Amino acid sequence: MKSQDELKKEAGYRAADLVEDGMTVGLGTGSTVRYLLDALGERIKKDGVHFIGVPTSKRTADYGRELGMEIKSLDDVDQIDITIDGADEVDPDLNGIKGGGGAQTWEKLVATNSKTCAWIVDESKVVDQLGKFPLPVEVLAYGHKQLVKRMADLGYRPEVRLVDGQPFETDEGNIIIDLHLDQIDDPYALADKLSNMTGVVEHGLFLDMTQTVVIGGQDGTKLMNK
Ligand SMILES: O=C(CO)[C@H](O)[C@H](O)COP(=O)(O)O
Repeated sequence: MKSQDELKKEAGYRAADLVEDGMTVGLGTGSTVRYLLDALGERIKKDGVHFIGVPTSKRTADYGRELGMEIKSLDDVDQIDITIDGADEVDPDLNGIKGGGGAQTWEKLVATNSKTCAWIVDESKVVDQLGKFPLPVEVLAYGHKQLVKRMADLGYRPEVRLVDGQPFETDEGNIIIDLHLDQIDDPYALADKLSNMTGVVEHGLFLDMTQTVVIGGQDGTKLMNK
């Protein structure tokens, strides 16, 4: 039986084939994406493939540069051909939860400016209904305690994400509130509600944003297409 990490690696390496010479590529964030970056780094060295990488976090930018990639900010490119990113949960409609690594704001910005998107996941992330994975919401630090109270009143079971006892800080200097919802019956209604809450920067519901999911599984790597 392969480990979750091996399945992530297989998905990441398979998705590297989606990148063609000359493309501008949105580069996601997380442990699965790290394997994608490794695979792309190998293609750069072995085949001389050249592409422009648009990172969704400082971590990805740093690692991409280390591997010899040309890295540009979203503001310095005209368009992105494909974005490849990880996900925390994916449902049968290819809607998903992202932000386990706290990078969902840049991830959504890069994704919405891409011609096409692909997610790379191991099979444990494929679910019938979204919501078991706590939904990450990036919020401004100022006033976040009031926001936590409002979210609690709405029954969202919010929890400020901590690292070593201190609030986790995003690349934009914001805070993440994880919502322990267990199940999300209407992701579109919830997305609207969260987007309209003052203080919310971006939530981790990614709806109608990806066309392909590359799934690393025990029986091999499979593709789900919209
Ligand atoms: O959304 C993300 C980061 O904000 C990641 O893509 C998501 O959390 C999956 O991460 P991993 O590949 O490490 O399981």
